[in-house]
Amino acid sequence: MNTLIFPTAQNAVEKIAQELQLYSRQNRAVHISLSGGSTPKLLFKTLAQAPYITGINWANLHFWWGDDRMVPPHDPESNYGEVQKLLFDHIQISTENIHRIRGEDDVEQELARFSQELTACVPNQQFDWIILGMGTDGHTASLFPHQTDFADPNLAVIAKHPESGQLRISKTAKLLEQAKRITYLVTGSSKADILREIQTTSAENLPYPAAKIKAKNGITEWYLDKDAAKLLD
Ligand SMILES: O=C1O[C@H](COP(=O)(O)O)[C@@H](O)[C@H](O)[C@H]1O
Repeated sequence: MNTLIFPTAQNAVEKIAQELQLYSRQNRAVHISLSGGSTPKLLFKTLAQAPYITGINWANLHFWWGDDRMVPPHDPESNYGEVQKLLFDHIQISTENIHRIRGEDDVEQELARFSQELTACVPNQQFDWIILGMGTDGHTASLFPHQTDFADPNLAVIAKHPESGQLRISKTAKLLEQAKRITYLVTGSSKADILREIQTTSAENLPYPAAKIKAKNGITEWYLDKDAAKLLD
């Protein structure tokens, strides 16, 4: 497990923000996939402030999501809606650079539309950088334990939250694993037990998508704060 442990969650997101700034200075379109849930909100707030708000060349960054819930953008459950509120509303960025999952639309139609957009816009369907989170149940994006097809050849899939039944669209494991780089951003002591399990047990003996999904030909790393990492060797 390739971990980088930061004293605080703020330190971890600052590192991601600095790296986004470096990516944005490459003279090309860079495809970035954001995670949802509660953990990355601190990142979005940080990016909307100095020095990143002006230091990042937003025109070069293309933003996508690992998953989103089938709810409209104003719903607090919308992963896109949170980024819009915390970041996009505060920066100058073209709508062409924002590749959201349209949670307000019919799920089957949106799956087809989103898959087409991935094919058309991302060279070789290979993301430059995919930032993922992990739930306490070991899910990542909306790929949940015991219901993920790791061999699904599609780019995106319809998923159902195992408890609430909420419909979502998620990138597939195969698409995630094609990335040049995957960074799991995991913070807080509620994730400490599962991180220990992932560190001490081989991924094939675990049901957790977050343990299994790795960049096949790239870098996979875990950015943790010290609360999340407190049980690691
Ligand atoms: O459901 C989700 O949760 C995971 C982790 O969320 P967190 O609230 O524990 O940070 C996230 O990676 C995923 O994108 C999201 O849909």
